[in-house]
Amino acid sequence: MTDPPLLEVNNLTTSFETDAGRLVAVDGLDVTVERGETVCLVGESGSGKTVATESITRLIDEPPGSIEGTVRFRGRDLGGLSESELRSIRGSEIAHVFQNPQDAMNHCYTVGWQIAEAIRVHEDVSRSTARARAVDLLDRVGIANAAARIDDYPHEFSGGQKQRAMIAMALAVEPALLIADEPTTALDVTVQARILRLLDDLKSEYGMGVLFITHDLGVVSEIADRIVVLYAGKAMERGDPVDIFERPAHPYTRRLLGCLPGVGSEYGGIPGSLPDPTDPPDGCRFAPRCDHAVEACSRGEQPAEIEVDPGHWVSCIHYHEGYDESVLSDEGATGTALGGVTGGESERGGSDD
Ligand SMILES: Nc1ncnc2c1ncn2[C@@H]1O[C@H](COP(=O)(O)OP(=O)(O)OP(=O)(O)O)[C@@H](O)[C@H]1O
Ligand code: NI
Repeated sequence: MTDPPLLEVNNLTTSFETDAGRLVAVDGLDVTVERGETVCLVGESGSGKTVATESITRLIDEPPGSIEGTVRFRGRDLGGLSESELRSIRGSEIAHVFQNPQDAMNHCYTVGWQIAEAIRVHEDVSRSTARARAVDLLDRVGIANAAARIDDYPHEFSGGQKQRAMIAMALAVEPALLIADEPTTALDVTVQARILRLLDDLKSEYGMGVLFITHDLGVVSEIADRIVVLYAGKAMERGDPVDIFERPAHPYTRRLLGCLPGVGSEYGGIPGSLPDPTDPPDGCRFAPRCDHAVEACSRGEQPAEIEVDPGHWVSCIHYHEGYDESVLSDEGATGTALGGVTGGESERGGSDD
């Protein structure tokens, strides 16, 4: 019998009761993460990435939030677990690096004590073993002179060092799944590269799975085994990096990539803004901002996802029967450094008139 996926999220829908009405932050999301796999969630600010990841281990307060759909971890339905069962999974089997990690450390205890405690809560090891592992981890996330820094308090760490200490703490328990929400934002590129390498090592060392959120598409192209493109709470496209960067199918993905002067940049700058999440448009969520929208795009539900290549899925009406995907195919990914599927005749240089 094959093992169930590490993480299997089906039809995840998370909403909030707000003064302006029901706000649907994540709407029918499917995501799977296998052992040893990195899945990246990308999408503009407000598209629901943080809410989606915080819904997985039910970190959203209910009420005002409400989480529907199923989340299976190693085949086990997390929705059916009590708060104490969830708490024992969080921070041991599933570790979470939060988008705003500054607040997540307790300033009354030393950094080393907190990391060692995280280890000892989940594993029966001696104080000295836990401490040695904490030193080793701080070293691996690039804290210089880790053996001495371990007895510092969080306020003695810079913002970037705290961020790295949080990553060390998350990894200390050797989680089967790491959920990392913008974990390397604000770190300098060398430090970031070191952490990405560490995550990669842990994937191969013991098969850690990673669900990773970042605005940096350069990072995505480096670390992702698979990518899910979110827009206004809906998955617009999913595939591997070649699918997404070299033959992006959804107009939204193309816009996201086309905004890039080159890989390594952040996306942003698509004209218009996300729809009001308390009153989303009919049809495709992206239709109001889409250059290719036809009247049918603004009717009914978000188009069903269609598999355009094996494992490459897109939610766009133009790929459905009766519509014309050729309106999309002439664009390619010409705006990106990873592009190169334009396939047209190249112009010969040195033309002289
Ligand atoms: N507790 C909450 N109550 C009401 N609305 C919320 C709550 N948390 C998030 N939202 C709304 O849900 C939507 C998705 O937010 P989310 O933080 O998941 O976006 P994101 O993709 O992580 O953005 P960013 O890239 O800026 O981190 C937004 O419209 C946000 O305002
Ligand atoms: Ni976020």
